[in-house]
Amino acid sequence: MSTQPTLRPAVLITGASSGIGAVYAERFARRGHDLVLVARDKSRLDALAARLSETHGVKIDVLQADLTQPADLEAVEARLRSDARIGVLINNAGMAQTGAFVQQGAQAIDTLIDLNTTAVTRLAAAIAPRLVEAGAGSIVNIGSVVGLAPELGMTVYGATKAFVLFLSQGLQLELSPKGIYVQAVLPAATRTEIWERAGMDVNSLPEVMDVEELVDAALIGYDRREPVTIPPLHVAARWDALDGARQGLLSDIRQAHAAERYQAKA
Ligand SMILES: NC(=O)C1=CN([C@@H]2O[C@H](COP(=O)(O)OP(=O)(O)OC[C@H]3O[C@@H](n4cnc5c(N)ncnc54)[C@H](OP(=O)(O)O)[C@@H]3O)[C@@H](O)[C@H]2O)C=CC1
Ligand SMILES: CC(=O)[C@H](N)C(=O)O
Repeated sequence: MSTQPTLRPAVLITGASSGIGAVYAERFARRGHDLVLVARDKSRLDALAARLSETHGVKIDVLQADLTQPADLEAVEARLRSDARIGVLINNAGMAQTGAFVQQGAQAIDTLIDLNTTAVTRLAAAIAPRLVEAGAGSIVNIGSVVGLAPELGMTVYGATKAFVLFLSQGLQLELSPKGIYVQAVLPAATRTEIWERAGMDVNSLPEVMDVEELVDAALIGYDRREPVTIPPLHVAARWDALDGARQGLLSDIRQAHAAERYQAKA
């Protein structure tokens, strides 16, 4: 790829070989953006790249990477730092978990956290300084409604997605004054391979969104420059109330003395 900036920035999408990432790839290609597609399965990425470049006439590079492997993660970071054409990062690659907390082994926990939080943070950190210097660009992080709801019973997965929301909100506060748009997208159950990969039957779920509908809704939020987009949430005021309550805490949580209920009785 050349290093000349273009009107339509190139888009780097992680987890582009299937599901939500593959639909993002198709939608951005349709909008005329060149792409860099990242995932482990090179043959699927190559096939998608060939189809999209043929259909939409855009230039597509494939970067095979296992984002839980340090050398591969560093290669994607290097690309984000050096390729001035990339102005949009879709931080989408992720995996789910099965089983109760007490059944999860150390390796499974490490892999989940490495992919769902460390890679997301490292890739955002790799591109952000260049975007800040350019005064433009976007970072989209795919979270989950599970990150709002420990009741949904996926404790470590949900914790990684709560991290993604917090990271996105923090980046939005830090980077939006410098011209960078940061979006957190929180899907609920969406029909993709993630369920089968995690050993779960998607057909056993009561409400499942179609993946095209999910991405198209997320892109409406993107075009509106929403900081948080929750496609399955019909009553938008519920999110406003939750976030408003959180902001209401801000004036109260920084105090020099413990609250009266924690003062030792004389
Ligand atoms: N589907 C759903 O119900 C929901 C999904 N999400 C989130 O959406 C995102 C996308 O998931 P979805 O499309 O559903 O699932 P898919 O399983 O279809 O896609 C996951 C993508 O991530 C890639 N990936 C997985 N592991 C790695 C790895 N170690 N290194 C690099 N790439 C990897 C996969 O490609 P490859 O195997 O080729 O590496 C694939 O392209 C995830 O972050 C997920 O948590 C959030 C809420 C609900
Ligand atoms: C993909 C999942 O496993 C999860 N339930 C989610 O909705 O994020």
